[in-house]
Amino acid sequence: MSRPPYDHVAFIGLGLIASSMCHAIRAAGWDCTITGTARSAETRDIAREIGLCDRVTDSAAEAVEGADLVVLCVPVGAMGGVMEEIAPHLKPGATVSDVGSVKGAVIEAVTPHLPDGVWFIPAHPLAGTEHSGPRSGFATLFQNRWCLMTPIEGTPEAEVARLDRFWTGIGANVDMMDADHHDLVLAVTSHAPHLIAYTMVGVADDLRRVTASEVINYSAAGFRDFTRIAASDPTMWRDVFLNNKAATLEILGRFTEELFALQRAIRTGDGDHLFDYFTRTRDIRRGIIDAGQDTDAPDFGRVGPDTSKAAPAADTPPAKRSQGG
Ligand SMILES: NC(=O)C1=CN([C@@H]2O[C@H](COP(=O)(O)OP(=O)(O)OC[C@H]3O[C@@H](n4cnc5c(N)ncnc54)[C@H](O)[C@@H]3O)[C@@H](O)[C@H]2O)C=CC1
Ligand SMILES: O=C(O)C(=O)Cc1ccc(O)cc1
Repeated sequence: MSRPPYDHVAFIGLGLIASSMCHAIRAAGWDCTITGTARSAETRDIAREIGLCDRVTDSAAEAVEGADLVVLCVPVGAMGGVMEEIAPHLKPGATVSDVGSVKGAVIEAVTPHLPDGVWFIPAHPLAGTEHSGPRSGFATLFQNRWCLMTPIEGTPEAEVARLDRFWTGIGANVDMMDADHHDLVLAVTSHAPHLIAYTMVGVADDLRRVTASEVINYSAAGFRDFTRIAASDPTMWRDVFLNNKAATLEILGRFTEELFALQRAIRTGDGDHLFDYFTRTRDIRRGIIDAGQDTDAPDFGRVGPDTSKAAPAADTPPAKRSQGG
């Protein structure tokens, strides 16, 4: 059994990300204590029933007692309130981290409550699914995925390196980034695309001349992907948009300008515009494949550790389900 970066890890919120981290810690073979809590009694009961943690507590205060690493795994709008609640109960020298999809607003909400001698090191694993709840996690979720850390000035390098070791140990590739830049990058690569998916599924639903069964039966791959994404947790995504307003609105502004230009090209029959645009976008996709960054594509060499042998049945994503909260 290898030595864990932290002897005691506590999770606040026991949904997809926290439950995947619990499974991944176990799969890493670390001898460390895991405690956890969730807001709803139903989630805590499920977590106890499936043995997610060594101990599931009824309060956040109890969960963090004695923990070396506390990971906030709640929607981004709830991070500040949770930090305020746990602050008096944190062990001196502990690290608090989070997994939120937005970094700037989370840092702003959390740091005012940070006690002296406790470090807050924000992190964001770029890995997930449309499922949520304590049953939805799986050990391999972070394999070969990036985890972006956005450390705050003044945090000891050794503590940042320790959290880096934690994420690397559960399969992720770690990169460091400034929080504002993270939020802009994610607005482009994740937040705006999710909003577009939500919109497209809403448009299909509104269109009375196309029936729901036609949409279901004749969905080509693009729309199917949109429906998968649009099935993501509404609370989580409401909070993402409300907490990454500026960057998301900037990207959506640019998106609508380009969309109008494409709309005009279709109306005026400007085939060259369409062809040139689609050629440019195809090159971007090829660049992603060449860099080995599309983990779903069959034809590339992946970055990071080889995980091809590491997937016993219990570690693979569970079938479609969503529960708890
Ligand atoms: N789902 C995804 O694909 C990804 C999510 N994230 C981030 O991870 C965090 C957690 O997301 P998931 O695990 O997917 O969510 P989830 O919905 O599966 O679990 C959320 C947990 O937070 C608890 N919770 C909700 N509101 C709360 C509140 N006000 N106070 C205390 N606890 C509360 C729920 O009881 C539940 O245990 C979010 O901040 C999200 O932005 C990051 C990467 C991917
Ligand atoms: O399921 C998908 O397609 C995702 O995009 C998962 C995801 C959702 C939110 C994040 O902050 C990171 C990853």
